[in-house]
Amino acid sequence: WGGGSCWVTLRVSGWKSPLTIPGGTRQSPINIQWRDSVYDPFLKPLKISYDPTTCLHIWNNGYSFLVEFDDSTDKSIIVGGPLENQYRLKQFHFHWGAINDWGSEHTVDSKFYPAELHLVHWNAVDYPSFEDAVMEGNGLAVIGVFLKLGARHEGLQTLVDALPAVRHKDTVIEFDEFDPSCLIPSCPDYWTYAGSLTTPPLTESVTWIIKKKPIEVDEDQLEAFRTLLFTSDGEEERRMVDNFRPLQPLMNRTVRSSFQ
Ligand SMILES: NS(=O)(=O)c1c(F)c(F)c(-n2cc(CC3CCCCC3)nn2)c(F)c1F
Ligand SMILES: [Zn+2]
Repeated sequence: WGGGSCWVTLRVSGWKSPLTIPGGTRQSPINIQWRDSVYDPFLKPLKISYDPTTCLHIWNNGYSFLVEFDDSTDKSIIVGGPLENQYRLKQFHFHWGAINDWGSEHTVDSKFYPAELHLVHWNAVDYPSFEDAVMEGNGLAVIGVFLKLGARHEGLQTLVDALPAVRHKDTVIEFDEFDPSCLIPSCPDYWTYAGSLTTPPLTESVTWIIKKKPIEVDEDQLEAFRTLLFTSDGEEERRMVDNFRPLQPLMNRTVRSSFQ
């Protein structure tokens, strides 16, 4: 990442060792200061079309739990918004806190939400594989959705019911016919900015699309996330909580909004 002198140190619980990103100029997550975001009238509506039959399995990778999709065709894609072309859905996962006061990765006007959903897509038009796209500036597009405490979310409950089966790191169960668009607010408003993965390899390859409106989930559903473990079966148990990266400097970036 260039010879920049700026070093960004990763200091979070959950990761095994401190990581610094030499020369990082577009790291994620960031605080979104609503009044500093710039309305861009040329931003298009984001078009989301997922095919539930591409859903494969849920697994606990020791950082989060993720639902992975068959990304060998263009069956589940997003297009429009700030994107130059279509991007294929690869997986979605969440970040959450030990308590409801924090847990999201991005903040809005320095406010944390109790959790944040990330739907990870990759640019299969320009790159042959996800692993290649992860290394390219326009390789990934991640939709971020905030979760707030409120009414029970019926679509999320299908996921919550499966969590006991993936309690330990490296456990996986088959999961099919799930359409993650039920987890995305119908309000079209979003912010967008150029950033990075918030987990290793932290590459600066993500066009972030952060939905303005949160979805509501109830306390039992958030508590279900907190029953997961960072640790494998047989190891001393460590609850999977606070699996979010700390805020990174905005540097020379502008956050654009699709709304006034
Ligand atoms: N929080 S985030 O920024 O939305 C986010 C992402 F965008 C990701 F792409 C991943 N990701 C990591 C890998 C391992 C690959 C292993 C082979 C080399 C490329 C990474 N698969 N997906 C991820 F874990 C994550 F948390
Ligand atoms: Zn994430």
